[in-house]
Amino acid sequence: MMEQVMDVSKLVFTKARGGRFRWLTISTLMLAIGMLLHLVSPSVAGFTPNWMIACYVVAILLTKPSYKQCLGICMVAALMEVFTSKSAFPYGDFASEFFGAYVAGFFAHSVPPIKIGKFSLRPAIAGFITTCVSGFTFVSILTLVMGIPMKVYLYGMLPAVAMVGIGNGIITPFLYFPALRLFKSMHYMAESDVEDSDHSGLVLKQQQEGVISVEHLTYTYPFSKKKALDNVSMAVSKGDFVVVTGPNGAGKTTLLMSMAGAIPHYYGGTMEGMVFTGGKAVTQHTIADLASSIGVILSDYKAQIVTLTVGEEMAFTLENHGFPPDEIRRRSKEALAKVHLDGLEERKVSTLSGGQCQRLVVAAVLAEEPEVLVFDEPTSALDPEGIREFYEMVGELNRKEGLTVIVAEHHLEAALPFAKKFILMNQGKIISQGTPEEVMRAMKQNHIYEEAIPDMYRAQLTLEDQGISFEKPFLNIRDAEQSVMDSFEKGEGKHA
Ligand SMILES: Nc1ncnc2c1ncn2[C@@H]1O[C@H](COP(=O)(O)OP(=O)(O)OP(=O)(O)O)[C@@H](O)[C@H]1O
Repeated sequence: MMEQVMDVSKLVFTKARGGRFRWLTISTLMLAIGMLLHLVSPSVAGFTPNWMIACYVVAILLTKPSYKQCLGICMVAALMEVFTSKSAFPYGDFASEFFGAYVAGFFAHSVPPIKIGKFSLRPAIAGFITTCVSGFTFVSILTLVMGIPMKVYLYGMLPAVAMVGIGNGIITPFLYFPALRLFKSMHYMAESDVEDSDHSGLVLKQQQEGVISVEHLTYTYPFSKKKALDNVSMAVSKGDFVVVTGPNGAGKTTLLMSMAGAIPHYYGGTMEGMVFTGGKAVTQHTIADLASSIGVILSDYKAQIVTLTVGEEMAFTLENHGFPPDEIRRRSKEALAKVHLDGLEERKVSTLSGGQCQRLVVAAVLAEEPEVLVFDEPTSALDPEGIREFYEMVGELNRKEGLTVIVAEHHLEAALPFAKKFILMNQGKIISQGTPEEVMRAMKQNHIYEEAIPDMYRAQLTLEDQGISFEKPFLNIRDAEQSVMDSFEKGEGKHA
């Protein structure tokens, strides 16, 4: 039965950073260290610790990979052992490390860190037991294959396995704690022993209407003490055109990334509250799942291009989703037409202008048919003409295709004719949200990011300070001209 959670504002989700390939990086490093130690290690009283086992135990305890991944790590360890083994039957390592993988995985997943003060005994115990199980398997197979007498097995080999086990029980913590410190300092590890959260068993109910609903979201990046978002709540309705603005470091990108699930899944960190995208709680879905509802175009959009030609770029993601060729052709054609790049399938990406590259990325995202398009500072690398063209294209997608658009933007003037809603952020908080006019007034009143208010509207606010009011806000040049003309016709403007 699923557990019901009514109040998502109290919900906490923690995740170590960049999770997906951390286990691979750390285990590769640990196995390399294990191999070096194995080659140079002297034996003590005839016994050599098994460095490879100690090192894979450390890697598995540190990264908690799935059991399948544990097996992968241990099979690589076994292969390395086979190449360097002096044993009469080195292939026994594949069998012994098979069991070793599951024992180490069991310690990582199911055995709590048994602590004496701040010191965890788990590495020592895991090192000892994994080595004993692996060693027992190895010598048993060796005995069977080589026909070794039972006496030798019982009184020679098994005690030797126990001795190596004890040795590994001693060396494993000596490898584990420095490795933990090292990988923490490289930001590969979470700061504490806090497990990655799992929300799969919860029923999470969206409290606000909207295709995106951010509910009491507080978020801290890994290894940061400062909240990047602080109790942020907002909702985006279908068909909205929302512009998120605010000074550098206000939290705009962080907010956008939380809508796409990159926070918490890619960045890790600690998240309180919840974000619902297309009705899905982001902590319960992968970034790939959420991509069917939301498409993200990064500020460094060129980094999103992975192929050489326009046609290949369009097909790339669709092929990965397993769409048949006909469907890929249909979606590509439609999406390219929407961004006015139709007929350019054969063009090399390197021959496209900056603006065209951006359109290509938008088309590739559109081909996945999301409901929401998110742009992080899309105009930062464009010239004024490029900025105008960009907003005309996005305005058309919003108006004609009914796409919901969310843009993090510093250039408010260009976005103003299209935006239905503005959101002002500062220091991780939403300071004001509403119509562009309401928000720009709040910017002036609170002296937050005043310099971003378009000159035209700033002129209106200055004139209002002088006691002159206007019928229509100066949101575009035509309205401004009309308002001024009306004021002249009525005298020198309406005095407040
Ligand atoms: N990967 C990260 N790790 C730690 N802190 C981060 C990370 N990315 C951003 N921050 C911090 O989070 C806060 C919000 O940053 P964010 O990039 O969301 O702001 P922004 O409003 O998009 O700024 P800009 O307009 O400069 O892009 C800042 O204090 C920033 O230093």
